[in-house]
Amino acid sequence: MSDAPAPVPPLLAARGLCFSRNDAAVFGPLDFAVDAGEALLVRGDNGAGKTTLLRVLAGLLRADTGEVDIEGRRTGTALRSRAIAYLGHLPAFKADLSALENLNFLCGLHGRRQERRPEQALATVGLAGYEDTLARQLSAGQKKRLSLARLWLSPMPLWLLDEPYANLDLEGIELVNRMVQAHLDTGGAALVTTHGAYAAPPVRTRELVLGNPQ
Ligand SMILES: Nc1ncnc2c1ncn2[C@@H]1O[C@H](COP(=O)(O)OP(=O)(O)OP(=O)(O)O)[C@@H](O)[C@H]1O
Repeated sequence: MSDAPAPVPPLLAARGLCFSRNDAAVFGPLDFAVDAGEALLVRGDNGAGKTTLLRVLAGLLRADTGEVDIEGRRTGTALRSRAIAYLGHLPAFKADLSALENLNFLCGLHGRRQERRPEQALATVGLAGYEDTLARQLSAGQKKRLSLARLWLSPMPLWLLDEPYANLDLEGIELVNRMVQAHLDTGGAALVTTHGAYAAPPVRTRELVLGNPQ
């Protein structure tokens, strides 16, 4: 009998993943894996399928075929939506709740890292002083920062970030990069979509390029 430790499975592994709309392929078949401590940069032109892929992985859309394992376990869409932190294009906040109320509400729904508190999260993303500001009164960049505060609080090891740099100023772009780096350093993983036009994450251990399926 061997004493070798069992190999650690990737945090996320996808095999043969295909998605189509109205019988037209959007992407696939795709095979890729992301280990703890790695970022996967998902690149592609407008309409290439980056958002669709992240929504499939987050369990918001159902793939036509293929399998997704998280930490070596096969996961269906319902389980995935509870194992992944997803930062989408549009902020998912309640317009008439304050920034702090929104974070408290979302932490109540999805949990949070025990050692991190919503007030701290707002300060981390540069929103100290905006605790009582209604979400609808925040600018687009401030809303993105509030989404980042939610991400910073999330206990999930796997982050799916759809165009995380959109609407952010240079300091905000650096904030995203610092957050991703810190997340990877503590054993997390991240998939990040970008057109590649103006920003890329600090660590780019793997890259997946989507294009027009043949
Ligand atoms: N709700 C929808 N209904 C029908 N088709 C859609 C829908 N959402 C996206 N599509 C189509 O699916 C394809 C992939 O779109 P997707 O949003 O995933 O691309 P993307 O790579 O994220 O693009 P972008 O860089 O512009 O954000 C596109 O051809 C788009 O027109």
